[in-house]
Formats: sequence, structure tokens, C-alpha cells
Amino acid sequence: MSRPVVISGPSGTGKSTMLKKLFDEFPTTFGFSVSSTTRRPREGEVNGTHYNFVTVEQFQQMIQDGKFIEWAQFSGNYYGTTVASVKEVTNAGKRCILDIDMQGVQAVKKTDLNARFLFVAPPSIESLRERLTGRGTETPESLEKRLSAVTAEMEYAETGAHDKVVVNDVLEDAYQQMKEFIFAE
Ligand SMILES: Nc1ncnc2c1ncn2[C@@H]1O[C@H](COP(=O)(O)OP(=O)(O)OP(=O)(O)O)[C@@H](O)[C@H]1O
Repeated sequence: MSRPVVISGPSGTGKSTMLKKLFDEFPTTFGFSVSSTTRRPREGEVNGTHYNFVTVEQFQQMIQDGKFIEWAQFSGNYYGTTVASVKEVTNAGKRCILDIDMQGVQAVKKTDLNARFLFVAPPSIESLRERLTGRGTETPESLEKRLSAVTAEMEYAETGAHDKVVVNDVLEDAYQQMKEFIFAE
């Protein structure tokens, strides 16, 4: 059974880009943990596949019981990832990758998931700004918000909290390093 791999790094550093390459190259190797939510299922959504749909009471009980790695509330609904949902992926013989932020990393470290941690660093803060601007997804406000979280992420990485740090300068090189790390165990 492979250990879950946690990928983190500042917004815009290229995590999604690298993960997309990985899933394209290995379409059947990886599995995704199913999130829990209190929002109503949409047309065609299957309980246990798209989400684990639960009631607010159930969700709150799960919080109290410490079932979640992380959870949050968006527009009136709860969303979260349970430790059990990650274990289900690995028990099914798939490799599980979690793409989460620093708080998520700290939370995973408190569980018994025995995960491995990869940090994707930008070549520089200036390059992050360029990438996020180039992605065309940010307003000036959301850009500044994302950039203001960068320092904390970088300082946390400097404490040695991760098993490996990959600098995403030349995408192909960074991708090869990420792949090596992921398949090392
Ligand atoms: N090595 C690279 N060189 C130049 N541009 C890159 C590189 N890697 C990714 N990019 C570009 O940078 C932008 C941000 O990348 P991406 O969306 O993958 O970041 P992310 O870390 O997943 O961000 P978020 O945490 O906000 O989801 C994208 O437009 C992507 O095409």
C-alpha cells in the first residue's frame, strides 16, 4: 500500500499544471479522496462517488469526532476531507495525492496517514506574480491575497517540514523531480 503524498506550495507555483501532466501520463495509477459535504446533490451526482452527502448534524458530529483532515464552510455549506476517505483510496490499491495548503499539511501531520510531503517552490516571488497574472484568473484583490500567503508558506518550508522541495523553474525538470519523489515508494 502506497503512502499518501501531500503536495503543497504557494498559489501559482504550478501544482495543478504538474499534477495534470502526472494524471495524463498515468491515468489509472492515482485515486482521489471523496469529500464530504452538506450541500444537496446536483443532478447526476452519486453519493460516495462525487461526494459523501451528509446532513449538517452528521457533519458537525464528524467534526467533533475528529474525522476531518480539514473542513471549511462555503456559501452556507460544509465541505471537508476525512482521514477515512484517504485511506479508502490507498486500500483500493491506488496512490492518493492531496493538493493542500500549509494548514492542511499541518493537519495531515496530526493524523495517522503516514503521508510524504512535497513542496513546490517558485523560482522567485516575482515569477509567481507573473504566472498568476498570466493565468488570467485573478482580480487585483485576489492576486494580492494569494501573494500575501506566500511568505508564510515559504517560511514553513524552510523549517524542513517537507520531505522534498522542488523548484518549478523549468516545468519539465520540476515534473521529473516530482515524479521521482512520488514513485520512490
Ligand atoms: N515552470 C513554469 N514556467 C512558467 N509558467 C508556469 C510553470 N508552471 C506553471 N506555470 C503557469 O503558472 C500558472 C499557475 O500555475 P498553476 O495554476 O498550476 O498553479 P497552482 O500552484 O496550482 O496554483 P493554485 O494553488 O492557485 O491552484 C499557470 O498559468 C501555469 O500555466
